[in-house]
Amino acid sequence: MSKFKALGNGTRQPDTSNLTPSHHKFNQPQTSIKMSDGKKPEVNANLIEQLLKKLAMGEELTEKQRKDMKDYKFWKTQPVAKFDEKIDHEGPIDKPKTPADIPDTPYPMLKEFEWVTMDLDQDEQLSEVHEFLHANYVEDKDSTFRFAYSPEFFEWALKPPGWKKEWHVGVRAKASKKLVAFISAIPAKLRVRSKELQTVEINFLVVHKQLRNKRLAPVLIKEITRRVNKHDIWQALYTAGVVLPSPVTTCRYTHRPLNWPKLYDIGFSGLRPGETKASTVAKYTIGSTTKVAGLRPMKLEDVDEVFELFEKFHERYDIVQKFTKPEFTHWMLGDAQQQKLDIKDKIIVSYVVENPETHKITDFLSFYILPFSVLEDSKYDTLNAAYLFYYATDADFGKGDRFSEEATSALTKRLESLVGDGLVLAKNMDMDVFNALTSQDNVLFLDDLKFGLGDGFLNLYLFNYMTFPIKGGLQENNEFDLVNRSGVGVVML
Ligand SMILES: CCCCCCCCCCCCCC(=O)SCCNC(=O)CCNC(=O)[C@H](O)C(C)(C)COP(=O)(O)OP(=O)(O)OC[C@H]1O[C@@H](n2cnc3c(N)ncnc32)[C@H](O)[C@@H]1OP(=O)(O)O
Repeated sequence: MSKFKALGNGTRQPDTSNLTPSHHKFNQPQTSIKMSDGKKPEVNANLIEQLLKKLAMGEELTEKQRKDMKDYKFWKTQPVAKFDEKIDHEGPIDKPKTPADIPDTPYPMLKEFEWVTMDLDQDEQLSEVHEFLHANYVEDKDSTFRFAYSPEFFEWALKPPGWKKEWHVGVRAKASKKLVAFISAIPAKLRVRSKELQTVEINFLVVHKQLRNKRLAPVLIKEITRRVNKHDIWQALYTAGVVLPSPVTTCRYTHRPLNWPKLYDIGFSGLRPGETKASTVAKYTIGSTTKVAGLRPMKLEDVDEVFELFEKFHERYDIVQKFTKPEFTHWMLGDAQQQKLDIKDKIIVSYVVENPETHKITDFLSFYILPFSVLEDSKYDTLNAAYLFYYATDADFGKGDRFSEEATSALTKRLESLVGDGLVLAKNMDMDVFNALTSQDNVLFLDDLKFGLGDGFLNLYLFNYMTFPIKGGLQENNEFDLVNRSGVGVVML
């Protein structure tokens, strides 16, 4: 995961930072956030922009770009699609294996370090992982912002039903016992077009800042692969801001300012040409009351009905997570402790629309809360961000094809009001910004609800599974793709 959730400046400039010829940039963040004047950094912008578009659209890469790609010393040895690979079928890449074919012992580790399995049921170890990520996880290249995951967030993100302790893999320095690297897997069943796959989602790969570029990441990846394979699971889903061989799709981050003056103060947002601070504040002002009749927090008792609505709604996408009901409950409502919390303290916020007359649930919307630490700012230390998570609605059911005029218009209208109310709820929770990707059917409402394109892209990958490209919600010119929208239904943290 979670890669750098681009910190946009509200301008429609493509990010170029991960597309320079040097792969050494790949541990750099995806964005340059100090672009509030809308100017691009000094690079060969045209060339890079073209490359960016090609990558974003999953187009075949040119000879020159292919050469660069060959330098993936680790990734070229792994069962992933090559950039220039002609895909003629969907399915596993490796020949079938069994857990007995997989070594029982961990990969060799440098002698100064040792493998550990982190026990996240122990508060101390949960805090340790939290503190380690807090200090070393994804930040922007100017070290202005860093994800501020909380221990509660990890409880939710790393312990869904079926989680396994041995999939929370750490590396410690032998002498000091300090944690220096981490990677995690959680179980997830996926549907990729018509096929269902038992996979894991890989997330929170991190190496201590002082141990970067020492080829530790490939060892972590091989070790988590071994531990997952031992459970007879051979495919994985992961996302990254960096470009690796080969994205199944690329989505883009968009940001809806809720507290624009603060975003401006800390350098997250800039002024667009021709706009003043006052006009920008006015543009982003939203009310404090929701408008959709029957909107209310989702309760445990709603799970059966929402689950049914969700499954039906999700049939439209090419790649989705096939939740079991307990998983669905976990992801949408959190654990028993989360469910008891006051809304302002929640990590995952889910609402439903209950028709006031029929009492039928017609819509569902969720977002999660993940703040950023604002590093070295005298006025603010936290940027409060909400991320659009899952939604479902019956608005276009029975209106023919998802792309028909009637279905599109009904869905657009409904999502605008539903997500519009989501913005109000988030604002009332003191969020400064609401982030969304161009996945799902999001492009239908992003413009109208004043989400601005961010600088960052998110690439989605499948390990050991060949697929035809999936639409990510962007056209070649980087505008929202209102015609094809996106085939991505799965949301990763
Ligand atoms: C069936 C089960 C399968 C399970 C496994 C499925 C695959 C899971 C894959 C993991 C999904 C993770 C999803 C997330 O969590 S994405 C979040 C990644 N984390 C961060 O960005 C946090 C800050 N950065 C760091 O901690 C380090 O820079 C990391 C750890 C990212 C790399 O450490 P370092 O900078 O010290 O580099 P190195 O010398 O050790 O290694 C260099 C090699 O690593 C390749 N690299 C760099 N970044 C990534 C990346 N984000 N995904 C995959 N590979 C990456 C790179 O191309 C090069 O390979 P190659 O170019 O030579 O080929």
